[in-house]
Amino acid sequence: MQAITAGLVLSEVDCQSVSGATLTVAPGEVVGLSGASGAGKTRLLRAVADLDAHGGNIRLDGCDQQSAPAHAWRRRVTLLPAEAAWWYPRVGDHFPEAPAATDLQALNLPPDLPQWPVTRLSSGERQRAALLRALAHGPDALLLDEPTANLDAATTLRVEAWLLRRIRADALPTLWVAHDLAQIARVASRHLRVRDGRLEVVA
Ligand SMILES: Nc1ncnc2c1ncn2[C@@H]1O[C@H](COP(=O)(O)OP(=O)(O)OP(=O)(O)O)[C@@H](O)[C@H]1O
Repeated sequence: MQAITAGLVLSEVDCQSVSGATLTVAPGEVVGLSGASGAGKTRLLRAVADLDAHGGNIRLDGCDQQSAPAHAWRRRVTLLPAEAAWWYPRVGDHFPEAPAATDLQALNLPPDLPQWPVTRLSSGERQRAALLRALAHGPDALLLDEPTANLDAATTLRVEAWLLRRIRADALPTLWVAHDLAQIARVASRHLRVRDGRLEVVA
């Protein structure tokens, strides 16, 4: 059998809360990940991003995580945590170049957002700005931890549409954690659940 070389491939990954996680996410595919609070979803994403110690094998487009320097892997495999950190005072200083007006508009963010101090951002604005920032750095795979948790229903749908366009255009294999199962049904081609320390197929 020919080895799969494209996409994000997890083989028997063991981390703090999950054992034997095996999964392939194709380029441009979204796999939804659900599970009870504390089940281990974030821990699994952190292992895939090489932020936590773990066992097993993780590859991206044939490149083995263990053979890549951690900082290089994390630049390619971007984890968007539920609460992203901001380290410069101004929003725009976190972007390699000014965000496109069309992206700001698609995310219902103001055109002068780059000039805003980070402290001015509401939690929902902060979450959308973090998404924009994550994509601005040109990742090769995305790990999204409840990316719309702070958003109202209408904005959630806007963000989902924008994210799906970007994921497909850039062929990003994506793991998308959500508690909202209706969201997983909307955005993901497959749905997996973390339960009792294992990854199980829901749909
Ligand atoms: N640094 C840590 N040291 C020890 N245990 C931890 C650490 N961080 C998280 N845990 C524990 O690991 C388990 C899984 O946590 P995780 O954050 O992955 O859950 P989750 O499924 O993402 O939950 P939620 O839906 O509430 O965000 C929890 O019981 C949590 O308390």
